[in-house]
Amino acid sequence: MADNDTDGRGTDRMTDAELDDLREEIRSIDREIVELIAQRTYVAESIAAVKREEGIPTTDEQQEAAVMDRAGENAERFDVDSNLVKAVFRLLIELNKVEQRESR
Ligand SMILES: C=C(O[C@@H]1C=C(C(=O)O)C=C[C@H]1O)C(=O)O
Repeated sequence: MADNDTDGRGTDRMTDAELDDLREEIRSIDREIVELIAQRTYVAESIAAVKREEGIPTTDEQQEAAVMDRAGENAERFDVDSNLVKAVFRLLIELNKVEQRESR
């Protein structure tokens, strides 16, 4: 990083340490996100197993709509862009459907 410590009070080093801490926080959150995605996938696999036993189709559009509605509501609750959060959930649903189809 460029040395922009012009006031001589060690601001640059302090900023580096703060960035390191914040990036460590992001690293930990990223790991938790992937762990939660894996957990979601495992639960969906259990749902897929029940569907297989019962001869129910993989895709449940009503359930998907409920998941998307909840994603939008939760995004608003936490003040993040609801369209972008919904796009993430669309991908999570697709991930499960691909896995469910593969295990048939
Ligand atoms: C997990 C399910 O199967 C599919 C995947 C869904 C999801 O990932 O949220 C939702 C509906 C289904 O199309 C389910 O029926 O709940």
